[in-house]
Parts: sequence; structure tokens; C-alpha cells
Amino acid sequence: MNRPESSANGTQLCAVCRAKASQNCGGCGGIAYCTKEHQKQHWSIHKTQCKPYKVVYDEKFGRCMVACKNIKPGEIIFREKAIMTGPKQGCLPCCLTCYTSLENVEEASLFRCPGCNFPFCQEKCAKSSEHLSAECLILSRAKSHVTIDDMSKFHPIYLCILPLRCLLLKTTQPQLFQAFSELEHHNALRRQTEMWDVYQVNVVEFLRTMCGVQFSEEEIHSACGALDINSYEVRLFGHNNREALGVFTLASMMSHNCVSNTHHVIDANYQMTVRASVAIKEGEQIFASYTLPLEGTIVRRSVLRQSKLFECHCLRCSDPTECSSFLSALRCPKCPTGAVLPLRPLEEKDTPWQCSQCPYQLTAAIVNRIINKIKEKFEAIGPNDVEKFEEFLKRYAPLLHPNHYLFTGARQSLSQLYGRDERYILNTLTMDQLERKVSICQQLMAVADIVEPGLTRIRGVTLYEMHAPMLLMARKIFEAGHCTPTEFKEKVETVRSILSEATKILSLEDPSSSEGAMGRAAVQSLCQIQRWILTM
Ligand SMILES: C[S@@+](CC[C@H](N)C(=O)[O-])C[C@H]1O[C@@H](n2cnc3c(N)ncnc32)[C@H](O)[C@@H]1O
Repeated sequence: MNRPESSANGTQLCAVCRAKASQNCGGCGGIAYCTKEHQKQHWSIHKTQCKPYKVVYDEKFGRCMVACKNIKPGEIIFREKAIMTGPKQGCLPCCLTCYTSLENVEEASLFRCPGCNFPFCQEKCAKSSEHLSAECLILSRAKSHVTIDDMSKFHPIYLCILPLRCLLLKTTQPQLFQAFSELEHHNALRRQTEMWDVYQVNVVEFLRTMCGVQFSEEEIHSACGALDINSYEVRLFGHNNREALGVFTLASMMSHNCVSNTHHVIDANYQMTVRASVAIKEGEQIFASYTLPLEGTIVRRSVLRQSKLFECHCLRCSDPTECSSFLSALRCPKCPTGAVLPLRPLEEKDTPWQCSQCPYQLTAAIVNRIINKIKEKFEAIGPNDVEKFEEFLKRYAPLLHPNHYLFTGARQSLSQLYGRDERYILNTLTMDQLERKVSICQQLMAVADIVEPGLTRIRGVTLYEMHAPMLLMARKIFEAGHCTPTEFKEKVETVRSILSEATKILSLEDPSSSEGAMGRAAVQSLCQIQRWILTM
């Protein structure tokens, strides 16, 4: 923890006049003042140093971020602009400037850069300084060897773009390059992986041989590694389907935890805002989640092992029940309430799975086979197929725990489809369907509150999804004469408080995102409900 300057007898001293100081900076607690006036006067100097975190080194995690004061839920921990962005690895051809997918764009509607012949969504993007001043000239040297003509097929040249852009910072912005080159690349470990060979052929050899870059093999591999280990996915909004990767050197210092304590939003200017999603105590680590929190332990640990090259031993991974979320549990066929759980969850290949209530056991191999089969069925369901999701939940109920991640995934889809799909428009839903939507949201939130607790996107969205069916149900019940005006008002008050929490959470999202739009709709509905309550 940063400590304010103090005298020999331990009295805190004012950072301006060195008089006895009693007011600590509310931001970092690491500096003190004798009066509010001196604090205000000093802010122009202190604001660049006032941080609620510090980056420290830890044997197990490497560099990591630790809170240097108590941080409240919703409080901003830091903001940071991406030092570089680029297409995602493995993406289909996309515009190199705005990242619009070109998948369904006809050749005649594309704009080819006259320099490098890369396809862009429009002339303006091809002429952007980001492209012209960075990779265009280098890519143009390989122009006669590269044809990107099938927009529905992955082209390996897209693997080169972001590493090349980062490497070019070496001459254009040496300070940013220095920060980039300090990121973990795990070259020694990556050398043993298949990805190393993929990069060797498609990035290292391509850039050195075809494009004639002067970077060494090691430098190029380090850039590829730093990007694999550290880059963040950026969701971009608007009318086109856009996704990219961003390099955030400070955010890269957050270690992973399968129950993270932060929430981040990246806006259209590639600025990331990281907030505490729950209270973080001074001295605690500040975590991000590198995986999807609603996946089960075997999937999360495998993603982390393969993409980030470490074994996760967090509390959730080490707990057979995943902190009582039961996201990986099976149902016991021998007893009514037993959950079949891995006895040693960190040894996923060898651990026996045992019922929590009786001696029933399965081997890891059998569990794996069962889950893979059910997963295949789940993945075959079309994204809008309400009936198939419902059938899936019924059919596998005897095999999987009600909270299993495949069921939770089905509920996540259903929570959105009821009320939105054209065959299930909200006003046309029956009472049973409205109840179903609410209960799906409640089940989803019960699990999400354990593995993604606090002020998180999933909580905001699910609360918003719940409010309208609850209101419609209250109305129907009242109009049918099944509740008194007082009971009706109480039901509407409950909806108001759900919506009020949803607006608070969704107001933290980027205004241009779908959740941002949902937040604005939530504010409008909240105003209407408040006005309505006043007339009751
Ligand atoms: C994005 S970097 C985080 C910063 C990194 N520790 C450093 O010193 O540059 C990700 C890497 O940090 C380490 N790491 C992050 N979370 C971890 C965890 N929960 N357990 C072990 N290692 C972790 C792994 O080496 C991982 O590949």
C-alpha cells in the first residue's frame, strides 16, 4: 500500500505544506492533506499518480495487479486506450480499418487498396492513415503472391496484420513498442506447440521472405506470443458485424480468475474502462476472466492451458461444486438428489466422479464421453430454435444437474428468445410462457451471481429481460381480478426495483453497444413505471 509521507513520530504530513495532515486522498489513500484547499491545489500534480492499484510481482502469477485501497463495486480502477488494434486471429477477411466482416460482400462492392490490393469495405477505410502509414507498403511487396478473393474463407495473411502493426511501432512509436515488448510471450513454452509452426510459416517466413521485413524470427514470434497471451477481444457496434483484437498494456497485468472481480467495457475509440464488479479489499488481487465464466471447469482449464499456457488452480477450479454453482455436475441415476462430481477436479483426466449422496461412481473417460455426446446435440440447435432448446432441457434432465453449463447455455438463449423471436413476441406470450421466461431468467441469474458476481453485463441484461414479462403477468393477474390493487402495486414496485438495478448496471456499458441501448430502454421504462406508480 502507498503510504502518505509522515514525520519521525509517524504523524501524516500534508503533501503541500508538510503540516499535520488528517485527510487522505480518497482515490489511492497514499497521500494526505491538512485541508480540502491543499488537496484541490495539489490535484493537478497528484492526479497522474492517484491509482487504486499497483502492479507487483508474484512467484505464481508473474506481474499482477493488487488493490492499494478498498475499492467499491462500480468504481473505476483504470482507463486505458489500446496501443494497437487489428483483426482477430483466424477471422474471415475483414476491412483492415473498421474490421467490418467482408464475408457476404460481393467483389464489386469491395474497395481494393491500390497499394497492397487488400479488400476494404470502402475507399475511405483503404485510405485511412492507420493503414497507409503502417502495413500497406510492406504488404504491397507480397502483392503478386497473395490473392484474397474468397471472402467466405479464412486467409492466413490476416494472421500477420496485428503482429506487423505492433512490430512497426518500434520505429514509429518506440515508447509504445517498449511497453509492448515487455508483455509476456511465453516463447519457451509456445515453441513446443502447433501454433509456433503455424506462425513460423504464415507470419515469420511470410513477413521476412515475401515482405522483406528486417525483424528477427525471435522478434516476430515474441510479437505473436505477446498477442496470444495478452490481447483483448473488442466487440464493435453499429450495423455491421465487427470484431477485433486490442492491445492494452495495463489491462494485461491483471491475472485470471474463474470468478473475476472486475468488469471491463471497450468503447468505439478503443478505450477500455475497468471497474470493480464487487468490493475489492486493499491488498487483494484485481482479476479479469480470460475465459467464458459460464463454461464448466474442464473447458475453462483447457482453454487457459492451450491459449494462455498456464494451469488454473483458482478456488472455483479446485472445488468439485465450482463454488456451489454445480456448472459441471451430472445427475445421479441412483438417488433423487445426488450430484455426480469430480473427486479431484484439477486432475480432469484421471479423477473418479462420485455422487454426493451415494457411492455411485463414473470414470473421467465415461463422463467425458457423455458430455461430448450431449454437447454435440446442443451445438446442433439453431440459434433461434426455442422448441429445440426446450426439448434439449427436458431430454437431458435425467443426466445433467439442472445448473449444468450446457443447460445454462440453453437458458441464456431462451432468456433472449422468449419475447424477441418473431414467433414469441412479448405481447403474444401466454401466461405460461411469461412465467417460463421469468423462471429461466431467475435460474440463469442464480448461477451467474456465483460465477460472475456483482455489477456484470449478464446480471444487467437478465434483470432487464425479466422486468417486462413480470409486469405483463402482474397486469393479467390484476385484470383477471386475481389480486387486490395493493397486491398489484406491490408487484409493480418489485418490477420497478428490478428495472432500477438493471439501469444502474447497464449505464456502465458503452452507449453504442446493444447493452448500452438496452440501458437507455430501461431508463425509459423505469420513468414510465415510476409515473404509473404515482397514479396508483
Ligand atoms: C495477460 S498475462 C498477465 C501478466 C503476466 N503475469 C506478466 O507478468 O506479464 C497472462 C499470463 O499471466 C500468468 N497468469 C495469469 N493468471 C494466472 C493464474 N490464475 N495462474 C497462473 N498464472 C497466471 C500466465 O503466465 C499467463 O500466461
